[in-house]
Amino acid sequence: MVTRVRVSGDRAYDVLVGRDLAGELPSLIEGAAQMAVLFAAPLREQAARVAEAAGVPAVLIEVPDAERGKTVQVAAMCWDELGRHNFTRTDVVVGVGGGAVTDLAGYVAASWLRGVRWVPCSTSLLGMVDAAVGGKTGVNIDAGKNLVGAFHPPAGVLCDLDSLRTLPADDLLAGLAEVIKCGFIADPVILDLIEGDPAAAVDPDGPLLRELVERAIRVKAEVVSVDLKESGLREILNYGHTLGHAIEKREKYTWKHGHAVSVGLIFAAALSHLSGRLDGTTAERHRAVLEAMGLPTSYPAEAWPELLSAMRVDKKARAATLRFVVLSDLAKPEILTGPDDALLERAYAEVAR
Ligand SMILES: NC(=O)c1ccc[n+]([C@@H]2O[C@H](COP(=O)([O-])OP(=O)(O)OC[C@H]3O[C@@H](n4cnc5c(N)ncnc54)[C@H](O)[C@@H]3O)[C@@H](O)[C@H]2O)c1
Ligand SMILES: O=C(O)C(=O)C[C@@H](O)[C@H](O)[C@H](O)COP(=O)(O)O
Ligand SMILES: [Zn+2]
Repeated sequence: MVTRVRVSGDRAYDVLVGRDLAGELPSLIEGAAQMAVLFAAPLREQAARVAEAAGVPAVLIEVPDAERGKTVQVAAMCWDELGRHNFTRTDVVVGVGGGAVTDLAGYVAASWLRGVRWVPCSTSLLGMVDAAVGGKTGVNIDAGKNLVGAFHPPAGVLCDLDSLRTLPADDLLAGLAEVIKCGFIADPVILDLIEGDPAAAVDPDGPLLRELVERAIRVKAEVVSVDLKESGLREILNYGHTLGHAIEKREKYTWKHGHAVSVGLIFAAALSHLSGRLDGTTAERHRAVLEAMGLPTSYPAEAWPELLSAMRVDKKARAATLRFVVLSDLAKPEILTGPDDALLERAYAEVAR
């Protein structure tokens, strides 16, 4: 059974969730004379299968794995390959992999000839529920996470649940952090389901993980359908990310994104509570559910000055004013603008303990 979640807007597309989805690719690349398939080593076989299923010649481009591939230098290498093969505006870029590869592939597609079609074939949990949906593409630079990129919606998204069987357990958990984020900002049933059966939530063959994937995709699809370019509502998807991205930068992008977001969620919950918005029980629920799943919830105390300075290049900041997504209740996100440093430090104490 294939589930289709519609992302509407100027350039509408479907997110397909199911098993053995390679056969869906030809209809998404109709009219292309060739396609480029970007992938990292762990997905070499899957990339070859996708290339075979497409029905047009494929240029396979292997990129460094994980965040090491999400750089301007790697994007430039991909542009050179597209140039060498005379890629025109009807040709297509496909990313086979987790969020790092699909963010890169989307950015290569957004920038090549000022924008060609692209299709993420998402193979990680985080990619399926988040990175592949919504058209945010980009790369990291030394100054910060995802600071260079473009909004460039895909032609369609393939989420083949069979991929999750080979995904390392730690990466599955990292993806669950974004699913839990969706539970807090929009769909609390997600939290009830995970708390009710934590083991089933990470079983790639069971029905619960599929339900969680579909629920999280629906949360994201509803948001990006009305606010592709993050001029308002879309900011809620950044819950936990202001500190999370600062941690990733401090760790030189060696931490998994979902792990950094997990710590960031604790900070955002503390900020929500200490600023007088969120009740203590709901704030504590963040720690309980993340710890029950084995996700990280703490970070060294001495890192605070560096993290505070890294947060100043967050995309939600306006001039010198920091802005954070906080909650006033379950599924009630709002923006906290310009909290003073003392409040931020008290919230960080909840992470640093
Ligand atoms: N564009 C967006 O809206 C958006 C949203 C959320 C996250 N992101 C980005 O996504 C990235 C994180 O994505 P991620 O968690 O998928 O990490 P990742 O892409 O680094 O993948 C994690 C690891 O799992 C491997 N892997 C992926 N699928 C596999 C499979 N089926 N079998 C075996 N190994 C597999 C990868 O090769 C990698 O080693 C970050 O760069 C983050 O900033 C983007
Ligand atoms: O899609 C969004 O919008 C999000 O904020 C989802 C996040 O989970 C994701 O990590 C995103 O890449 C962060 O975007 P950024 O603009 O803060 O870099
Ligand atoms: Zn994220």
